[in-house]
Amino acid sequence: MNELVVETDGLTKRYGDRLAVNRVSMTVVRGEVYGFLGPNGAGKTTTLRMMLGLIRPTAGSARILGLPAGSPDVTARIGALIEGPGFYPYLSGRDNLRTLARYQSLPSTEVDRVLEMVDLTDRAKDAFKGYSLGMKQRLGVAAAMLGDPDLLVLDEPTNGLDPAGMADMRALVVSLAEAGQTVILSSHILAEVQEICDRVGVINDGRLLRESTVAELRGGATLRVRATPEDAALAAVMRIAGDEGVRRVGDGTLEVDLPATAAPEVVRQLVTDSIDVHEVTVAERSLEDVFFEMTGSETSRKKEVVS
Ligand SMILES: Nc1ncnc2c1ncn2[C@@H]1O[C@H](COP(=O)(O)OP(=O)(O)OP(=O)(O)O)[C@@H](O)[C@H]1O
Repeated sequence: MNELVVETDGLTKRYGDRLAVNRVSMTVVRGEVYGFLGPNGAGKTTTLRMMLGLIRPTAGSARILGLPAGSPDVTARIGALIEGPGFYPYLSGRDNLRTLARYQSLPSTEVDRVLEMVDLTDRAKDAFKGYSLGMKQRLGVAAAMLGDPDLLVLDEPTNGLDPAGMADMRALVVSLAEAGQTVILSSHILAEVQEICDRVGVINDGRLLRESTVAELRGGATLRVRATPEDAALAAVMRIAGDEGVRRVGDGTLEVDLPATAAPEVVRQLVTDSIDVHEVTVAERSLEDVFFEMTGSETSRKKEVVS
């Protein structure tokens, strides 16, 4: 059975006359990596802060593990990296974690476990201030993983990292997911979400526009057919895909709303009609295309949705 780790119902946060989060109802299932995707200012951090019980909703509710967000039993079962980790600069990575572990009455073996998990064991004796940004973020994830939480919340964990640091962070999230960890990861980077998330919630202007698997969001692939004469090819393909299912996209190519599995049938029809087939390819829509369609491309592009 799919156990709901997070369930929000009409979650809303108003700051003055600004609706930062507007009736967001979302679910996160145990064991999945949930991508919370949206441009800057969309309402991601505000939603996550309400889930963590750090701020109160204006309306609606969030339940974590079946309990109201913010209740002490729940807080202890969530690990979060939100708006950058705070550590003592002169203490080593290990001593920083030991301090946190002591607060939570956890044994030092737990510190070793999480250091190993984020691949920082070799550098654990070094002072935090000497760490690269990527290492600092990984230590933040290690801190969040102390006590083996049911839910790990990562708010823009790759923000500000160089490409190598980003790749390390993605690999870390994938390895945690493989170990069964439930993760919510917010991001404005589409490629990142596409690469590592099972399901995605798309948020813009405080509203959740869609919640679905990455595959569903991208929709079916389309076929691109280049055949001559084009008019005859258009008529032939329309007999399979319907009048609305075929478009001319210029340079003699037709775009057809059919999945890759329909390619042989399309080719057969064209050949039967004595049409010359030059090329049939499968074009998948990227998550990026879908996102721009949903959020209104130009305003989103200006907000630098894509990195
Ligand atoms: N404490 C606050 N007081 C007033 N307005 C706020 C506050 N926190 C957030 N907002 C506003 O609410 C909206 C959503 O902000 P939020 O930080 O949740 O977005 P975000 O999707 O996390 O963006 P980013 O990727 O930039 O962090 C923004 O318009 C922001 O200016």
